[in-house]
Amino acid sequence: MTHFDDDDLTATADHSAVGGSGHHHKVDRPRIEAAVREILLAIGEDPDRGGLQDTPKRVAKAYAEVFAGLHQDPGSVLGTTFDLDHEELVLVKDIPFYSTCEHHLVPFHGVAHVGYIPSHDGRVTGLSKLARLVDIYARRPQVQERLTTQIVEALVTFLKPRGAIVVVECEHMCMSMRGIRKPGAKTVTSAVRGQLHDPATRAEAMSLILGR
Ligand SMILES: Nc1nc2c(ncn2[C@@H]2O[C@H](COP(=O)(O)OP(=O)(O)OP(=O)(O)O)[C@@H](O)[C@H]2O)c(=O)[nH]1
Ligand SMILES: [Zn+2]
Repeated sequence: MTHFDDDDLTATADHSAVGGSGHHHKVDRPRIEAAVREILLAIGEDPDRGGLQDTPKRVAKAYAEVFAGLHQDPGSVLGTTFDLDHEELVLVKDIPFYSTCEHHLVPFHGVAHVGYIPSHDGRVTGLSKLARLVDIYARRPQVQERLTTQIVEALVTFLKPRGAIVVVECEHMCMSMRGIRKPGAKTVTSAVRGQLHDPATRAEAMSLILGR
C-alpha cells in the first residue's frame, strides 16, 4: 500500500512545462522510516530509546506532508476561473509558505507575492488558488529561484494572462542555523512575464508589493 497524505489536492502532477515531477510514485513512508532510523544510528543516537521510538514514523508522516506538492497538479488548481471582466492587475501579496532547501533538506520560509493581468476576455482565477499554487511548488525539494519561476510559468500556462509577476522573499535555515550562520539574511527573487515587463506597470506592481 502506498501512503499518501494530503488535505484536499490529490491529482498526480505530470505537467512537464511547469515542472511536474514526472514521478509516478507517491511518498513511500516505510522507506523514509528505514532511512531515518539509519540517520539516527549514523549520528550516534539510539533509535530504540523511548523518546526516539516513534520518530521514524513521525518524520515519514511529516515528509509526506512537506513533499506532497510533488504529486499535485497546478493545472487542476488554476482550472477554476470566473468571467469577472477585470482586465487590470490582480495581486495577492504576503502569502506565507514553508519550503525545503534541496541542498540541505532544511526549511526555507517566507512570503510570496503573486500577481497577474488577466487575459483580454477578463477571466480570473479564485484568489485562494494563487496561494494553493505557491504551496504546490513549495512542498517539494526546492531552490528559491526555481520556486519563483515555476509559479510564474504556471500562471502563464494556465491563465494565459497578459502579464504575470512573482516576488519571493525568504530566510534559508541552511544559512541561519548552520554553515555561514547569518540569521535574518533575506533572499529576494522575482520573475516577470508579458506586460509586467513594461516599466510603469512593473513599478505599479512593485509599489503595491513593497507598500506594507
Ligand atoms: N541559489 C540558491 N542557493 C541556495 C538555495 N538554498 C540554499 N542555497 C545554497 O546552496 C549552496 C550549496 O553550497 P555547497 O558549497 O554545495 O554546500 P555547503 O558546503 O553546505 O555550503 P555552505 O552553505 O556555504 O556551507 C549554499 O551556498 C547555499 O546557501 C536556493 O534556494 N538558491
Ligand atoms: Zn540549504
